[in-house]
Amino acid sequence: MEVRVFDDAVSLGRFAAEQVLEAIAAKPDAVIGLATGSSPLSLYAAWAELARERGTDLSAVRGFALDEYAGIDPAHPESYHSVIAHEVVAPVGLTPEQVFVPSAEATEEAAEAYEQAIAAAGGVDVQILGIGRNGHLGFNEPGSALDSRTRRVALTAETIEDNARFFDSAADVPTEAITQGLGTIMDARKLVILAVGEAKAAAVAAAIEGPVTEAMPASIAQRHPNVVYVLDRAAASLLS
Ligand SMILES: O=P(O)(O)OC[C@H]1O[C@](O)(CO)[C@@H](O)[C@@H]1O
Repeated sequence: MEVRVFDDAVSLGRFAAEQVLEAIAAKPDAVIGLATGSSPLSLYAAWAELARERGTDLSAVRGFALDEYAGIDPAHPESYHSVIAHEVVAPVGLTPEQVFVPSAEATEEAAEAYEQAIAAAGGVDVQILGIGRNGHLGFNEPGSALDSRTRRVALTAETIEDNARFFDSAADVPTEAITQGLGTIMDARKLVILAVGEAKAAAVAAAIEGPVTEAMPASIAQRHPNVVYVLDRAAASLLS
């Protein structure tokens, strides 16, 4: 496992974006796993800028989002369908057809179809991940099976509270989601895990230095052969 610590969001984002661009340079039809939330925003900004500067051809790239709220209208501005469209597809310069997001219907059939779509694309080459304050990856909350696959899940009170900032109130945050499982995430060839800010420091330290346990979902990444943590100083502050 590699752990890189940066002083500012711009250098952090550029380093993380280079992981994605390297994969695309090696394989123009690379499959990139896309996370939502605040953590990867500097990566997406740098990806857009560097690809433009270098004239990188992104036309064959495919993207798969990690998760979506269950029951949300995909047209809702805070659905991950909308967030991926506004924060990734448009700025990076992909087309909507290149990017897949799990169905908000969150049925067993939708979950199975999503697993099949990832497999049919050849699997994920680089999976971008944020980490929740409680150590979640995607919406795999503490207690998720370490070999779980794409499925419908309940969100914890902590995650609902954290994501309330995107909605009018905590009561408006959907209480369930569909998420790639930890097993699905672990199938990616490379994991790039971003964390920014002091609020993530405890989860980062436990995930990197603690035991591999369902109580800390991100700890499963210790078993991945190709993982890089991309942190700012605050998120890295509790690492020994
Ligand atoms: O980056 P944030 O906004 O702190 O969120 C952490 C993680 O939680 C999620 O929002 C839940 O899916 C992820 O998308 C994100 O990577």
